Order: sequence, then structure tokens, then C-alpha cells
Amino acid sequence: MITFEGVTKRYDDGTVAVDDLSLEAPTGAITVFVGPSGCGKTTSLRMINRMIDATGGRILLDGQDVRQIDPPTLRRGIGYVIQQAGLFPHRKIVDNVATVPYLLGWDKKRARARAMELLERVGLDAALARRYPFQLSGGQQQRVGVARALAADPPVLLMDEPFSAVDPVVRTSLQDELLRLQSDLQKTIVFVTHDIDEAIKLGDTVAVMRVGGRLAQMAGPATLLTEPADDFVREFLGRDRGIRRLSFIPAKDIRLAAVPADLALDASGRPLGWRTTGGLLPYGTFNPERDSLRAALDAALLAVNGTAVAVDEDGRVIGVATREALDEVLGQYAARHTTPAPGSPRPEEAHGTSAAAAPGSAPEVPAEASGPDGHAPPDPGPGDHTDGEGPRG
Ligand SMILES: Nc1ncnc2c1ncn2[C@@H]1O[C@H](COP(=O)(O)OP(=O)(O)OP(=O)(O)O)[C@@H](O)[C@H]1O
Repeated sequence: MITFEGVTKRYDDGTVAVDDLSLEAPTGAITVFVGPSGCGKTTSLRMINRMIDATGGRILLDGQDVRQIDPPTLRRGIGYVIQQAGLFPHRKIVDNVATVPYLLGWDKKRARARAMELLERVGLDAALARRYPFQLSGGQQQRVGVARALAADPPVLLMDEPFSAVDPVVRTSLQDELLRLQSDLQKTIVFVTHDIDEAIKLGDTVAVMRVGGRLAQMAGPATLLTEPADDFVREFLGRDRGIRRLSFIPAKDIRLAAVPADLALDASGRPLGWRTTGGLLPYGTFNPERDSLRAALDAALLAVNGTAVAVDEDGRVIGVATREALDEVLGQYAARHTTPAPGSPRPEEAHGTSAAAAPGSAPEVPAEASGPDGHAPPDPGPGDHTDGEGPRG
């Protein structure tokens, strides 16, 4: 757990970048800091690993004031990922990933073996290990940046706009990859972005900040979409909040009907289209185990008869969701959200937490071991735990 208690940062020129910030980033969860340019997101993030020291209040890491931990020790347990990865240009990919293990004194064979394992984990081909950063695409470099931050298995990851420099398609796949990794690794992640859609997709909890470094609202993404605290948050969230909110409602509660005769299937039970006298018409599918109500509605809207086709993991039809069945779930959702019990958490936003592991016993990581852009190094540490909310995206 990372706790901000009345944290303020006033720079030497008098700029108040962060003003009396109090919040908690739970262990094993992704907490996103989001807000317009200059609202103090990066300053807040860097105060956690003491690249910047707070001028007021305190930040606790599992109950311990970070100012009582010397920065190299602190950073052993905190991985750090930045925009454009910040890789060392003259080091091969494998050695970039092994940077921290080398600093920790691991022998070369073990460090490289760990690096290869991580490259695979972030979805990179082993053949890329021998290349230099300039020989990789932007998306591949970002993956290397994530692998490097994970190299010594730190319990905490700080990610500062890590996917901002890549195109939207690559960005989506990096986000998906991060969620997949997180479901395995359950790190305590603080993620900075100015993109509210990214925040809503990735965050278990989202802290919306306003310029002047003040917290505007902190909530699970579903609550944020349903109940923005004020006009600033409402405006920042943008349009379509109601529709986007449906992404957090699981499709598994939708009542499925038997497969009707007018749905044509192939020999293995996969859908071909809706039969009409004029031929087969388009259909839409959703997977009740994995998808959200939004996906099911989208599937229904793709078909002229308004019926969504439910499929299993292999794409085989397991039933259909009629308009009535979708209406039922929408109705339940509306009932839940028109009469909220004051202060009661949404069932789909119940956030579990658990204790982090104790700091590791690795040697010092020198402060000057910074990336080529002058940022602090990716630093190592031990492992810990998690949580989550319904379907995302
Ligand atoms: N070293 C510094 N000295 C003085 N002011 C600074 C310094 N670093 C940042 N600031 C100011 O502090 C405020 C917050 O900056 P910060 O970089 O934390 O914002 P941000 O939300 O991360 O912005 P962006 O999304 O544009 O990266 C801004 O007004 C910025 O100009």
C-alpha cells in the first residue's frame, strides 16, 4: 500500500505542483493518476521513489515514511517505466533488460536468463534480444521498458505515460498486455496518464487531478463514470459516460435462450449468419464468460433482429440473447444506480487488497544509474499481491 498523507510539493521557484494530496494506492492493484497537463501527476509519481522530495506531508510505503529510506534502497523495490522506454542505446536488448540484475551483482548468465524469461513474458521474440534499441519499433521498445522494470521482481511499479508515444493500435495491445501481466504478477502499480480512456481501462482506482495538484476525485472507473464529483470531472470524462459504464457490467448474467432455427451454423457450431429469404444476414457475437454488457449490446446492434449470439471460447454458439434479455440486465443495472445507498461501494467495484512483501535484500542501486534521458533507473525488489473489477475496456 502506498499512502499519500497531505503531500505538497512546492518547487524552488514557488510553483505548487502538488497541494495537500491524500490518497491510497492499494497493494496489488493499479492506481491511475490522470488529469490535464501540468496538474502534478509526474511530480506525485516521482515523490514515491524520491526522485523528487515532497516539501510537505508524507508518503508511506507499507506504513514506512519513504523519507526514512535512502533512495537506492527504496528504489530496489520500485520498478520505473517511462515514455519512450528510456533504453540504453548502446546496449543490446538483453543487457538493457538485465540492467538491474547486473547492478545487483547477479552473474551474467543468470541475469541474461532472467532477461530472456522476461522478454518472453512481455510478448517479445527471443531473436530481438541481440538487437539494439534503435532496431526495435516503438511498441517493442516499450515492452522492453516494462521487462526491464520487472527484472528484479519489484513489488511496486511506477509507470509514467509509458504508452503515450505509440500509435493507438500498438497502445491498445500494450494496455492489454499490461492487464494480462498484472493478472499474473499482481504488482502495486501507480500509472500516470493524461488519457481518461486509458485510465478507465487500466485503473482499479482512478485519481483525477486538477491543475494546482489537487485531487478532484478518486474512485473505481465505474463509479467515476456514474457519479463524477463535479463539473471538472464530468467534463474531463467526456461524452458517452452511460455507454462506457456498461463495460463494467459482466455479460454473464444475461439470460440466454436456445439457439433458434434461423441462426445458421457451420459443422462445428460456429455462427454463419441469420437466415432470411434473401440469404444470410450479419450477426454479432459475445462471450458471456469474458465480455461485458456493452459487448453484448454491440453484438445485438450488429444484427437486424437485435439478437446477440453468445459463443464460447472456441467461437461455438451456446445460445442467444434477445432484446428482452438484454433489457432485463439493463433494467437491473438502472435500478441499482438510480437509488444508490449512501457510501456503499458498488458490488462490481469491491477492491480487494493484501499485504506486500517485505523489502528485498539486494545491494545498492546507484542513483547515477539513470537512463539515457536522465530518468532514474529501473529498480528491483520483491513480489506481492492484487485485485480487480468486472470486465474492462
Ligand atoms: N523543476 C520544476 N521547477 C518548477 N516547476 C516545475 C518543475 N517541474 C514541474 N514543475 C511544474 O509543476 C507543475 C506540475 O508538473 P508535472 O510535471 O508534475 O505535471 P504533469 O501533470 O505530470 O504534466 P504533464 O501531463 O504535462 O506531464 C507544472 O506547473 C510544472 O510546470
